[in-house]
Amino acid sequence: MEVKARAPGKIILAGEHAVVHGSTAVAASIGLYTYVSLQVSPSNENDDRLILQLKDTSLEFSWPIGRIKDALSSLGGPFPSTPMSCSSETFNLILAMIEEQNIPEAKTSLASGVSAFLWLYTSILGFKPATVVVTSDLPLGAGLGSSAALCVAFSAALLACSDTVNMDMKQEGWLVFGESELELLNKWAFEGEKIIHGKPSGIDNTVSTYGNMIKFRSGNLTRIKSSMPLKMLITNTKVGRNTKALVAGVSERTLRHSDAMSFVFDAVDSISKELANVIQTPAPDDQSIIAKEEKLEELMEMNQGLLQCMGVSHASIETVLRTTLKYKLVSKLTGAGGGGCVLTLLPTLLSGTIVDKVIAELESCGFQCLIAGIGGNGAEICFSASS
Ligand SMILES: Nc1ncnc2c1ncn2[C@@H]1O[C@H](COP(=O)(O)OP(=O)(O)O)[C@@H](O)[C@H]1O
Ligand SMILES: C[C@@](O)(CCOP(=O)(O)O)CC(=O)O
Ligand SMILES: [Mg+2]
Repeated sequence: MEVKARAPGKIILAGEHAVVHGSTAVAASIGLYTYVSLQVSPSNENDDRLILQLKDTSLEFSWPIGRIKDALSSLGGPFPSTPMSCSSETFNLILAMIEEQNIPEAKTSLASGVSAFLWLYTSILGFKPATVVVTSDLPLGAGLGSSAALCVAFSAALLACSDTVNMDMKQEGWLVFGESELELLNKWAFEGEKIIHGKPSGIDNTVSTYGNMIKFRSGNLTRIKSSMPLKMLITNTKVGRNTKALVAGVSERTLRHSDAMSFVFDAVDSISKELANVIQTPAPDDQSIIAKEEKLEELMEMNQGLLQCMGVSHASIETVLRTTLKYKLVSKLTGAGGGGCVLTLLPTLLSGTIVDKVIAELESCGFQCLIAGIGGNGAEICFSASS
């Protein structure tokens, strides 16, 4: 039996970074997914292995189950129904198992995702031999939440195979978990994100788990229903960056200028709340949609200014802002910044010709543009007889 899981990426419409410090943020899932396929192997005592294939980066890891047991069996896993944090001692044991696999120098940033995998796997499924394959539609490390989608998809596939979650394996097509299972899955995914991000707010794994659009503050989500069509152009500057380092940078700035930064975070909190209200307020006619779009643009512009204040913008992001402004379009970075992706609001009445022109100009700078559906499904799983 093979179980497949998929989990979407996300955009943050307002509030990234500040949300780590307790402010409100607003995020939506996008129609780009990370897929995990998990096939538990029949036991063959001499050669039981856990194999992880990361297709997007052409990497394969293979550990003898005995090696993993030597390192981690004293923790007493599996404990699928009690999400736990990976201690620093355990993290070091996991890192040693990854280092033995000789990741090429250029791909060492992937070690954090592999660590999250080993922690989630052994905690949820224990020491069963299996093959796990990962593929993704998402660019990695670009602000669209690939780390969270990965952790959510891992947790969904693992929980579906564990004894804790009862799913009807005969049902066909993509299946959604029940509310209590979603909560458990989200908690496990958060533990994985902690390994990758250091200090995540939890917004990325939460929106990837539940899908649609959410308002998020201090671990609590409120589901939001948009009353207007929302179309965003996503521009990937292709400048690589690392969320963990950017989040740590904002925390250091906060230590140096705690009073000033607390005003910045308060301002972001107000912007996110107002943005959520604007999105939800009914818009009975075209005029009111236009008025709402103008408010969203102003709020995005203000949020971008505050992200600059936090030190997470980048020359490539500023180029996108300047380029889109030539067409009277407003943009802000999304995710951790420092490069990565930028959102541009595409008003409903904007002509297709202008969209084509702005995309052509952005792509001539070496950026990559995409328009993804906003607010689709969250985590889903699918069972199939293995070939
Ligand atoms: N499909 C994938 N295959 C391998 N690793 C992945 C994948 N998706 C995410 N990762 C892990 O997540 C990291 C990127 O996370 P992060 O810096 O938070 O950026 P973002 O979440 O915005 O994409 C990668 O370096 C890698 O460790
Ligand atoms: C910067 C932050 O707000 C979002 C990070 O998103 P991403 O990993 O860049 O997709 C961090 C967080 O909320 O955990
Ligand atoms: Mg991330």
